[in-house]
Amino acid sequence: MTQPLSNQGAPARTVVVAIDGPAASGKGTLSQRIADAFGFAHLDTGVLYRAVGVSVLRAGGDPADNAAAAHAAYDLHPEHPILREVALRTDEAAQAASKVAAVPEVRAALLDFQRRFATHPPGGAPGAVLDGRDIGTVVCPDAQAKLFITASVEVRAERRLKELQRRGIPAISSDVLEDMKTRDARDSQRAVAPLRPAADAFVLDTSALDADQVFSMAVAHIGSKTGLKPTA
Ligand SMILES: Nc1ncnc2c1ncn2[C@@H]1O[C@H](COP(=O)(O)OP(=O)(O)O)[C@@H](O)[C@H]1O
Ligand SMILES: Nc1ccn([C@@H]2O[C@H](COP(=O)(O)OP(=O)(O)O)[C@@H](O)[C@H]2O)c(=O)n1
Repeated sequence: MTQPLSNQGAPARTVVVAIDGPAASGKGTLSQRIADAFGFAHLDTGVLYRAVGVSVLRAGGDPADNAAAAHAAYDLHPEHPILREVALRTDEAAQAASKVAAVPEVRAALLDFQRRFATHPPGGAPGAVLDGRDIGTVVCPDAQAKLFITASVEVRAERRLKELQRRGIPAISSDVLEDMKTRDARDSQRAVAPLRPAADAFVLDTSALDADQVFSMAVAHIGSKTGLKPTA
């Protein structure tokens, strides 16, 4: 992935919040709220892997093919229109993402952009929130605050089903549950940057918590690690 020029000149030391967890655990929802509350920039790193997966499919390739996946990852850049497509939200895109994400060259190609976003957040923001699978363990191991957001697979599948229905994307409940289980297994068992909490992460099971409760607990944790309070 080529580098953007737009976020150069930001302060050398920014606050980084790493939010990891399995599919549909609520990472994105929480990350955006944290970013808004603290005035930080937010990067949903899953979108990068989804874009690579969909690019390979559109080129008629197999997302598990290392060469095809690596080629698509090197071609991706931050202004690429595919990053804003609703097609990235489908189960097909999620499965393709999880396959390309197991290819070491793909992870390497996307690493510099993610790290640069953390150290030089766009718009000169004083901090960055990155969400994904390996932010606290690989991308930003020095992040000041790390959260690992999880929930039972049934709760997560139900949340994702409702989300897809809201977006007008056709989905079948049993397929969504199967997708979660397959991706959980693939993401946790891959050799490179597997899904797991960092040793110093705050692990939060949100199965019985609503988004407001999760947000409050996350704000308290970030405050305890950084001394910061929400500004909005
Ligand atoms: N604590 C929560 N309780 C209920 N629904 C939630 C909660 N957090 C997020 N959601 C909903 O679940 C769905 C998946 O959340 P999202 O933030 O996209 O997860 P992720 O980024 O981990 O895939 C969204 O529709 C979101 O509104
Ligand atoms: N930092 C990241 C982010 C996503 N991914 C991969 O990309 C896929 C899609 O990620 P996502 O965050 O968009 O998925 P959801 O949690 O939204 O379902 C995951 O299943 C992972 O295989 C990754 O390997 N590392």
